[in-house]
This record gives sequence, C-alpha cells and structure tokens, in this order.
Amino acid sequence: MNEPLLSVRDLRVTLPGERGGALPVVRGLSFDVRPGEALALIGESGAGKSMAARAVLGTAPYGATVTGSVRLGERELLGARPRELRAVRGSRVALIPQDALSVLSPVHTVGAQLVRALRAHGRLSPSQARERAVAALDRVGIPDAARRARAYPHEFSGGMRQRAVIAMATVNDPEVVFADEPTTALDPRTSGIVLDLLADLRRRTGAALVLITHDLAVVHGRADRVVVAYAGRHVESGPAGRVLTAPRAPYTAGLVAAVPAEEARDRRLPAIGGSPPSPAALPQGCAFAPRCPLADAHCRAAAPEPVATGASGHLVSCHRWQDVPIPPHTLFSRAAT
Ligand SMILES: Nc1ncnc2c1ncn2[C@@H]1O[C@H](COP(=O)(O)OP(=O)(O)OP(=O)(O)O)[C@@H](O)[C@H]1O
Repeated sequence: MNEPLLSVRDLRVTLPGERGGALPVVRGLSFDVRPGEALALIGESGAGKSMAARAVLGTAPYGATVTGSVRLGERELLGARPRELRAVRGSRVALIPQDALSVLSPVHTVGAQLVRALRAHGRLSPSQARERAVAALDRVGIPDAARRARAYPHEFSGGMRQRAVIAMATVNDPEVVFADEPTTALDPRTSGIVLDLLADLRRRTGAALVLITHDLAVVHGRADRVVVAYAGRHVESGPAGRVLTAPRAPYTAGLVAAVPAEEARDRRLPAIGGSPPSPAALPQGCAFAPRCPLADAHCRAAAPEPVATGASGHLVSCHRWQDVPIPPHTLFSRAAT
C-alpha cells in the first residue's frame, strides 16, 4: 500500500463564538491522502469539511484555533511559518474553494492571473510563464487558449470560469488538490464536464484529488476512498466501493439511501429526519444520536471512536455498527413509515 502523501491526525478547529464562547467545528478528524488517489470527503452542510480543508492549507479564518497534525511527506504544516506555508500552498497543495469564482480578480485578465501564480512559485521568465499559462488553459479544455488568456473573467461563461479556476489551482502541478463543492454553482451537464475534467487532470498529472461534497451522486465512480464526517467528527471511512455499498454507520446508510438509484428514480427517497446540530449546541455522546433509529442510552452518553470493521481499511465510528441491516437503506425506510 502507498505511503500517505498527506497525513491529517486529530485535526481540531475551534472558532470564536458570539459572547466569548468557542465553536468546535472540526473535532478530531484524521485521514490520509495517498499519492494520486481520489478521496471524497462527504457530509451534510456544516459537517466541517471546508473548515478542515482550510486548516490543512493553513487558511483557517482569523481567530480560529487549530490543533493536531498535518504532515505533507516529512514536513509538519501545522505551526509552520507563514512564509513556509505560502511556499507549499499552490505549489504542493492547492484548494479550489467553494466560492471558487472569488479566486479570480475581475480587473486582471485570466492569463495575467495565471502568470502571477506561476511566477510566485517558479523562476520563469515572463515569456515562459505566458506559455505555461496558455498551456494550463488548454489543459482544462478552454478553446483558443492563447486568445482567451487575454480575456477578463466576466467574458467567460460560468463553466469556462470554473475551468479557469481549476487551471489556477493546478498551474503549478500540485501533488494534492482539494476541490470544495466544485459543482454547486453549475447545471448538471456542466457539473459532469467539470468532474470529468478533474478526474482527467488527476490521471494526467498524477495529483491526488480530495473531492469535498455533500452530494453522494457526485462521488459515485469518482472516488477510490471516502471519509464521511458529521458534526466535525469521523463517521466512516474506507474504500469507496465498500463504504457506499455496505455502509456500517447509520448516518452513511441514510446518505446512501437518499441517492436515487438509476432504475428507481421515481421511488420515494427515504431521508434522514432532522438536521445536523449547531456547533454551539452539540449533544452529549454521539452527535448523530438524536437522528439515529438505532441510538440507545450508550450512544447518547459516549461519543464513538473509529474501529476497524474487519474489511480492509474500513473504519466506522458507531457503537451500533454491527446492528446496521443489510441492505442498509431499510434502516431509514423503516424509520420513515
Ligand atoms: N467564519 C465562520 N465563523 C463562524 N462559524 C463558521 C464560520 N465558517 C463556518 N462556520 C461554521 O462552522 C461549521 C462548519 O462549517 P464548514 O463550512 O466547514 O462546513 P461544510 O461541511 O463545509 O459545509 P458547507 O458545504 O455548507 O460549507 C458550520 O457550523 C458553520 O456554520
């Protein structure tokens, strides 16, 4: 098995809350990213996925407390000097943020912005940088790249702008690319094109991809491994084929059950009732217990730690994982009736 390229251990992010309180938004998340793999980080809105990615890249918001360990190869990134982090960011680890379009400045041409990103990390002459910028646009499928490099972002369509943002993130050939909900602003057809593009770039450059999403439909066939998070904690992780077809955590089972099967699109989808807790009002014990059909007194008292299910690399954080039925979606269809 490949050694991890990026190793995140017991990552905790606490934000300052109103009136001096503290909001624990990431609460001890651990995961590895292996060279060249596609890892999906899944969970509903508010699970702490974006905050975890920002903490890994050293861009957590002002006032956040970040603890744990983020190792890139031999290098510890948590606590590294800002200069050192800036050198790593963009060149070895890159983020396509959720509000990706804000990455592009409206007052500079797309090409000029790519040239700037290239020259920030490499010793390139202006003409070499221009050539690489055009190649980066070409690589993400922007037609007539040399001409389009001279255009401003507002002259691009939504799908083309998203491609330009991907070109910005990957222009320095990073080893790991985090893509945070890369398709939320796009129509289904453009979403498919952008996801295929990310997969294609991964194959061509050998970069690992961390796909952050709340949408399991996006993950199917596009991830080697998955990590499911809830209220800032690990729920389940392992090979995608295993976790998505035989989930052992009730929460994952609920997410899987809510994805329409190709052959049964008109079937009423069972959904997990309720909504995730606010970081300001986390329940005691397992944070999912208030929504879980299997929760018992032990679940409400003690938060579960990850345990191995026995299947290779498959971990689950649930006291009741052995009681999750097969097929798992019956857990929520039963609860819904
Ligand atoms: N700047 C901030 N100040 C205070 N709370 C924040 C801030 N940013 C995020 N949060 C809170 O932190 C928690 C985790 O947010 P995060 O954006 O990481 O979730 P997520 O899983 O990525 O979901 P989404 O896809 O909706 O962004 C949420 O409860 C959110 O309200």
